[in-house]
Amino acid sequence: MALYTVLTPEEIAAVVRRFGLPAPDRVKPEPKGAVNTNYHVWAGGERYFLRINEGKTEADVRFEAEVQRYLFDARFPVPHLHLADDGRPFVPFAGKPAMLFSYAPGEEIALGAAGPDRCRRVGEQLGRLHDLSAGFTHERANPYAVPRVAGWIAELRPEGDGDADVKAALPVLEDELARAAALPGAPRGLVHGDLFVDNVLWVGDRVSFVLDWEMSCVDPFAYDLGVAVNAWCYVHGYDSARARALVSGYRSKRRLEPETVDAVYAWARYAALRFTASRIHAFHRAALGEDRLAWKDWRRYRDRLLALRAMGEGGYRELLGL
Ligand SMILES: Nc1ncnc2c1ncn2[C@@H]1O[C@H](COP(=O)(O)OP(=O)(O)O)[C@@H](O)[C@H]1O
Ligand SMILES: N[C@@H](CCOP(=O)(O)O)C(=O)O
Repeated sequence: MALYTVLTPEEIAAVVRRFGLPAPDRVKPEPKGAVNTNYHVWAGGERYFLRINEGKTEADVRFEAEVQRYLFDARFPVPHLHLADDGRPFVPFAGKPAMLFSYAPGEEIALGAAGPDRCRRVGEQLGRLHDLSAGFTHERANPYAVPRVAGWIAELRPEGDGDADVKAALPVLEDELARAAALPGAPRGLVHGDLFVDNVLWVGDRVSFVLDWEMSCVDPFAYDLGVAVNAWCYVHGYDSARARALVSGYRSKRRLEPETVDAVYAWARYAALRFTASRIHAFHRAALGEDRLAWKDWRRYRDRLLALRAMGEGGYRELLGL
């Protein structure tokens, strides 16, 4: 589990008091997630989700709060973000911004259960998000753009940080990094940036919530599409029925511009590189032991990268039916 900051019950009570809540009846750490420290909190007859943001600036948190507010007002399925007693969307705790969300009911599904029908629903949400982006006025560059990924890869040279699998993958990572220096420009707007299976909750076959907007930023829509196809449409290999359903769901909510179609293969490769590198980084560099940080297998993203390289742009367009 990711539990970077351990809070006592008294500390949690002090934080939630600033959000106008009484002392919690119950608190439970959330074992999933790799980036932040998260707690489920029951207080005043309601359930909440408390996130202690790790490694974030106030600007990062304020941007995410604007995204949450804009989408909530647009009735996009995001959990409600609560404001503190001073009107800020966070309360500082030990120098880290703590945010309080309403609990989002719904069930996470396994990747294996995310067949074409679910992928279509995910594509609909992504298309709707990108459509709504036209009215969103805040700016944030992608914090996971090429320079950050380049820094992570540099840490692995020349020996893969002592990991033989990483060492063997380094030439491919370096090659992809060099390609990423020339990513194509394409229509941009608000993107989620992390539309993985564990960030979507379901009630029956309907999406109940889209979670975890901390990686949201303004970047090409092609990047978000690439992230989503990588996440939802690869099981033992890429699955064309899933990918086509996702694209068709997207198109039912928003026109897919030709410039995005032209750019999506390159951005999907970048997305696969970025998550391969961030997973290696998280595992190799985290100060936490395995008991407090879930192992997300970076090799599953290396495999996507290799598959994308092997299929080429023509194969990717065929996969997506574009
Ligand atoms: N508002 C919420 N209500 C209920 N569960 C949530 C909420 N936000 C996140 N979660 C749960 O917590 C898990 C970890 O959250 P996540 O945001 O992915 O962690 P991290 O901040 O480390 O990336 C999610 O997979 C989801 O199951
Ligand atoms: N979704 C990414 C990285 C972040 O994971 P999260 O569970 O903390 O949102 C991955 O799976 O690598």
